[in-house]
Amino acid sequence: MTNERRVLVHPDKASLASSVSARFITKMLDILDAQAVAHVVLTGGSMGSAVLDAVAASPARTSIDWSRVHFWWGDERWVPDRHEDRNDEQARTALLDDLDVPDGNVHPFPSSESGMSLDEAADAYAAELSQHGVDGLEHPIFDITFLGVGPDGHIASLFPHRSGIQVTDRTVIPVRNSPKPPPERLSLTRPVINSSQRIWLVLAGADKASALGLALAGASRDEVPVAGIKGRRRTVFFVDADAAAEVPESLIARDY
Ligand SMILES: O=C1O[C@H](COP(=O)(O)O)[C@@H](O)[C@H](O)[C@H]1O
Repeated sequence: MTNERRVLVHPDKASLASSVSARFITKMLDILDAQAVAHVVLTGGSMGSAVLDAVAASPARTSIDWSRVHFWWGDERWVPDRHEDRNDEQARTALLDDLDVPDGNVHPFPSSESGMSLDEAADAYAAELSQHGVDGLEHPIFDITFLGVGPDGHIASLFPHRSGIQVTDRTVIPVRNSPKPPPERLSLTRPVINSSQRIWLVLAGADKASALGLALAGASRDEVPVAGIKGRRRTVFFVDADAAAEVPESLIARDY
């Protein structure tokens, strides 16, 4: 199989979430058969949470030794700890609170209550990534990175026509004046995301169709940031039929 981007279409949001959840559990079993520890990047947003809800609902989740899994986030909103808008809070509520994961394996971004400035918080997360760096990299090699995609084509907190998507000399950036609230955020940068073994983008709804169509038609990453995303081994867009409306038929594989 090549490392070309693939689009896997599901009929609706519910089947999309349960299919991605089943694939995630199966892939984690394979990964943990082959290596001692796995690193996974989680995302916030509607489908990110829906997938984690589906993992939590699956009896098969108990077959995974979660103590060997590290969880990171692709971005975070600069709001207080446990705020419902925090991506880590959404993941804890949906899944992590139910799993036997050591606290040291969960790597949330600092919050606005951390006592740090936004810049200091970006540096602190970069330092935490660096502690788990391998192969001379300042960060782990992520085994699976989940990303949502905004209607404007943003991924993590890398937005269209903003400098963040072009940053290559840092692993983490502070984001100010985000076009989507809240205005202050923290984000992994594109090279860190693209160093992931597998990038799984999960998106649903007609409001995502244009961004997905443009990204696959060769739009620039400045215009549509998701266009600049490609993992080392696999890049899969898991989508529902509505989000796939503008994807060329030749690129589509249907999961039904
Ligand atoms: O703000 C964000 O939005 C995106 C997508 O959210 P969605 O609700 O439109 O699916 C998300 O992937 C990102 O992590 C988040 O911070």
